[in-house]
Amino acid sequence: MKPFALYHIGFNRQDLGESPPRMALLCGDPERSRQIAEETPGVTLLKTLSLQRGLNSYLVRLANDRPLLIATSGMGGPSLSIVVNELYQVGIRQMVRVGTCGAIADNITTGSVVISQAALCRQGAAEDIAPLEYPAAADPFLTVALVEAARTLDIPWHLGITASVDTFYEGQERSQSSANPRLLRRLQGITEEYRQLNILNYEMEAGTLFKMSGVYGFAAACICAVLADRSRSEKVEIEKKEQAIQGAIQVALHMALRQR
Ligand SMILES: O=P(O)(O)O[C@H]1O[C@H](CO)[C@@H](O)[C@H]1O
Ligand SMILES: O=c1cc[nH]c(=O)[nH]1
Repeated sequence: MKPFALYHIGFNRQDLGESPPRMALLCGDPERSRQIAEETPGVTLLKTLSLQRGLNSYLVRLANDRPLLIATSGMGGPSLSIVVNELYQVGIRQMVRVGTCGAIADNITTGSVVISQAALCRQGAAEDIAPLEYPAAADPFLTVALVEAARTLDIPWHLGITASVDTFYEGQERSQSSANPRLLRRLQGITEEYRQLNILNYEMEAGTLFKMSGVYGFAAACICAVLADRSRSEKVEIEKKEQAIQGAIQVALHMALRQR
């Protein structure tokens, strides 16, 4: 490991150069981070910063010559909280999650994107950061910028409240596709309850990210590609994955290009 690198992310402020980025795109999946950095037209890879622990991070340049950090949060609030803490320490002040999700609202189909204005935060890690009742809200400016980018690119989008939970199976009321078909009573029917509360989608990081942004004082936003349609099935539609993720990536990059 390089000297003085932040322990988990594996790089430090100096590694970001003389004109360091203020914004990071944050993916749960390291392969998505690599794909953005190495295979996306308009993105020039300047440096692979670290591949430590699968928390792949890359310094890139956009077509307007602005630097951007592409980083990996890992899955769930605990991993994300470590990465976000260390990204803040190296000077990142805008963090945009580019993730995947399952649709709860019955008008949302796979292949579209959901932009989160806030999160219902049912996440244990977030309780170490702020009280339960602390708001998990996205930055309004970045959020509107994501919506404008989706509109411009004509990618089907939805804006609303996201449910951020700690587990993919039990917490998202999966029983048929889970090793454990017996759900706790409090989780039986939770998806329909959320639907009635006008919650759009399930994912596993935004709530913790948003609470951290409020407490630390940085701007956060979240866009997720919809891979599962929970009104119809528990399954992730693998055949839609690439196209849906490409949509979310393109929207996030379009937004990043237009930041002042
Ligand atoms: O695709 P990513 O960004 O990892 O996001 C979603 O996918 C994972 C579960 O499959 C969780 O991390 C969830 O939030
Ligand atoms: O259904 C899904 C799909 C992706 N990510 C989630 O957390 N849930």
